[in-house]
Amino acid sequence: MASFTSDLSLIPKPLPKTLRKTISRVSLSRKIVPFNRLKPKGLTMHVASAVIEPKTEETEEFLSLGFDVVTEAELAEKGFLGLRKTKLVCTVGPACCSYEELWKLAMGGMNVARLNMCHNTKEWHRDVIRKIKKLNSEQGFCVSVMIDTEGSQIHVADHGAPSSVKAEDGSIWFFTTEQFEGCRPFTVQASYEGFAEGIKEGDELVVDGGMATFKVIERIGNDLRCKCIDPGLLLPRAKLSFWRDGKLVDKHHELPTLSTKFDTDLISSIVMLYELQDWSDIEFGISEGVDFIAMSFVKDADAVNHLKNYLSTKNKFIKVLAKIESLESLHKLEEIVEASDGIMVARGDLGVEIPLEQIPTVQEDIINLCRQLNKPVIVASQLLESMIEYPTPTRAEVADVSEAVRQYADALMLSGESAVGSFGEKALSVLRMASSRMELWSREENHQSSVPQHKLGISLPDQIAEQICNCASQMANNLGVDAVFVYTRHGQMASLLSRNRPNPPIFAFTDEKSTQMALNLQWGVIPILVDLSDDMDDNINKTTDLIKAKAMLKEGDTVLIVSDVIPTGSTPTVYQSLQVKIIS
Ligand SMILES: Nc1ncnc2c1ncn2[C@@H]1O[C@H](COP(=O)(O)OP(=O)(O)O)[C@@H](O)[C@H]1O
Ligand SMILES: C=C(OP(=O)(O)O)C(=O)O
Ligand SMILES: [K+]
Ligand SMILES: [Mg+2]
Repeated sequence: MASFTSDLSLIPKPLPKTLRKTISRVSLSRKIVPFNRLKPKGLTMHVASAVIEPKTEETEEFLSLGFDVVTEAELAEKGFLGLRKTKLVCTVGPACCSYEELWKLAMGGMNVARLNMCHNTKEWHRDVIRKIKKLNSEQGFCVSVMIDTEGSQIHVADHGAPSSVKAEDGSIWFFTTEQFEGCRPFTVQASYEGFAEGIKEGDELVVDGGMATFKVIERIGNDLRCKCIDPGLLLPRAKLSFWRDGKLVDKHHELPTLSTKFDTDLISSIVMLYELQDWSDIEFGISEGVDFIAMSFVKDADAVNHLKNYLSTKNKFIKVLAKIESLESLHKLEEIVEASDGIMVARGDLGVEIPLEQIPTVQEDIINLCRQLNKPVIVASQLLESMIEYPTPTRAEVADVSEAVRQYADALMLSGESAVGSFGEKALSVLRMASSRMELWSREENHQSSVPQHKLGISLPDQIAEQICNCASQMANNLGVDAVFVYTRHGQMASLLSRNRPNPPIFAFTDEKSTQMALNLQWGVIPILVDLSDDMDDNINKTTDLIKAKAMLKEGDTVLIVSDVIPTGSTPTVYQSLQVKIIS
């Protein structure tokens, strides 16, 4: 049986009395260790009292080892097994875009910052990206950057008011494509010219997956006059879907995956080649050196392949994530997962396209498929929605977060909670605490998820790599090693290890910056940038000595070591290896 302790057990003692009080209830309170204190003496600090402190000699020293400050502090605090495995993504918005606010999120465990290109200007996004890069280079963080393309937001509607507006039963509303400033009573602006195309009298217009429902009573050109038949709230920028005879009217297939609204001269040549749009967002991502591009409303593998080909012609190592948020993408799920570098279960729009009660099973199916095919997967939208306004989550929200962790998603994402919410940092700490708790429970109860049966490798070296990682993960659990070290240029073996979700953390040593930033999204992987030589023994000795010198490894600790670095210039015969090292 797992021991039942209060959540306070996750917080190192002793705690100041005042702090104990504040976290006595559900203890989802945040805690922060000053980054330049490498071995905090069991004391944690509240964010409120944390200040940005200048770099010290100590920070310089571990920067050379490529360890990030947050992992280092967490390791000193909780030991190897206590390191959080589930990665955290935060959407950056007006509520968290200053240097100090971003610093707090980074301290709070943000692994990836997401910028939703649907909102705000390029200048605003550029400014945020630069601040994050500055935090990484000057303060020792390792936060990756993801941009999320606008996609075909055909059905966003806005009533113009800053907060929600109630639609009463029987009230008559006008949905128009006419652009106007401010708000007009009973009028909602649709963002897309052809939003009413193909829509007939009697169809149902559903707002935000069921917040409110209208019946179409008349179509006037591009506009619709509707009667509210299920009252509810209309939020600013709400999502619309149309239903006929109990089925979704699928309008996405009429639209390209990426919207064309910018930089026409740049686009025209590329569009002809790839039929892709949203190039302005993509060019922006390339020029700002982002680590991930999340593609909205992906319809099939072609869309992903187009973008990946384009990035490779430009020699850019940006990972392409496909967002699963339409019925069509569910129909082509396997080919999309295979083509992409990772997946986002975008439950916001998905919940508009499929009945809400199907979301939990669809989510689990997507996560399992991603593990089979070895692609990282993010669970996104409404994880802690009530925390946009309130300082504590609902029990149901904590249960939802825990369920995603139990399903072994690689990462959890905050949207409005961090972008516009009043309690972004607190929401992040809820994710952190809930995932640590569920990971501990899964481990203690031995809810080991079995090794994925699906064989990936085709070439012999790939098959060897896969088998080594499967065995290594099992060995790591059976022997109870303290950590797994993997030496990897492109991250392949690190992700094959992660796919097995082993108990100990996976330290991935790489000499490629892009590999380090990409591995930030993978379950249980701590990517570390180091110089790697062709001499593997030398690499192993050098890194273990450095970590030992920092008192992170001690005599008697066992480390399982996996390597896939191909010595340059030599013929690759057997280049993968597996060994267990007992630290002396
Ligand atoms: N860069 C930004 N600038 C302003 N507001 C933002 C930004 N990013 C996100 N938001 C706000 O946070 C909310 C939640 O974010 P997200 O889930 O990414 O977008 P959406 O609700 O459009 O799907 C958005 O509706 C928007 O109000
Ligand atoms: C993450 C999502 O996409 P966006 O926020 O861009 O609508 C979603 O729909 O859940
Ligand atoms: K988007
Ligand atoms: Mg969406």
